[in-house]
Amino acid sequence: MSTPADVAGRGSITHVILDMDGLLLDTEKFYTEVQEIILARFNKTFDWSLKAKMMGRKAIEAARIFVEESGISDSLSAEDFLVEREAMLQDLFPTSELMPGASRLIKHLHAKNIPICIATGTHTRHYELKTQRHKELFSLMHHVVRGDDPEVKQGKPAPDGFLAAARRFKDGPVDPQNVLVFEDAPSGVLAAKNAKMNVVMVPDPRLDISHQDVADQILTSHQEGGQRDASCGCTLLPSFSRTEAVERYKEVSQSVGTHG
Ligand SMILES: O=P(O)(O)OC[C@H](O)CO
Ligand SMILES: [Mg+2]
Repeated sequence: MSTPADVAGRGSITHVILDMDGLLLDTEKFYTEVQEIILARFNKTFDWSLKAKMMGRKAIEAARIFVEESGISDSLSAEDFLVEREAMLQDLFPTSELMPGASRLIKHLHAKNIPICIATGTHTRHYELKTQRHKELFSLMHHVVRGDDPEVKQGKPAPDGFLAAARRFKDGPVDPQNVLVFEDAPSGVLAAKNAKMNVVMVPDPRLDISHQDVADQILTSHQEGGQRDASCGCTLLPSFSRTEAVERYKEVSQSVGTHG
């Protein structure tokens, strides 16, 4: 079993739940790319304030936000947006690559016998496409809770996915206070807090800093010495940062309670 961190007044972190898109897999860029293309048709631009509202959510929930907030709902329904988006995403998802540090994080947790699982808003058919090149690594998960799971009545920021994930561990249900969640999306961080879990946010640096208020701990490229990737122009976390974060999970948990 795990090597729990003793945390005064909070119990111990014994289990870890990982988000997938934008945390383990570099797939958020696909959604961004496709949504930019669709909005360009309406002479509009897709910005990170809209991205922040959509990411992490179930597809139909994100789609409603997209057409309404961008002011195109009279011309394009949420359902038609999903159909149009799907055709492009189907080609992109099989090329999904791991986020920097994701492999080390997963292997580190597995080697330490810390039970790990995924709670993602992604539906099963997309999950299969995104992970098809990474089956060995993803096989280290104890279980995976996807957005179309019958127990996930509401997507993030509702706690359904994280609570279902905590129930399905071998020794489950695991007390939320003993769970550490890793998330990249504002809605996902809120979902973890709504589930009364501890959460480390690994935000894309293009997200507004106001989204960092809710998490118990932030890992940013600034704090962790991130580097600029010339090929995609985005800031990447160095490979050590997530592993180091897990090794510090006692410290992370101790910060819980200071953030309400
Ligand atoms: O970030 P995830 O893994 O919950 O996935 C959510 C959507 O599929 C993409 O925003
Ligand atoms: Mg995510």
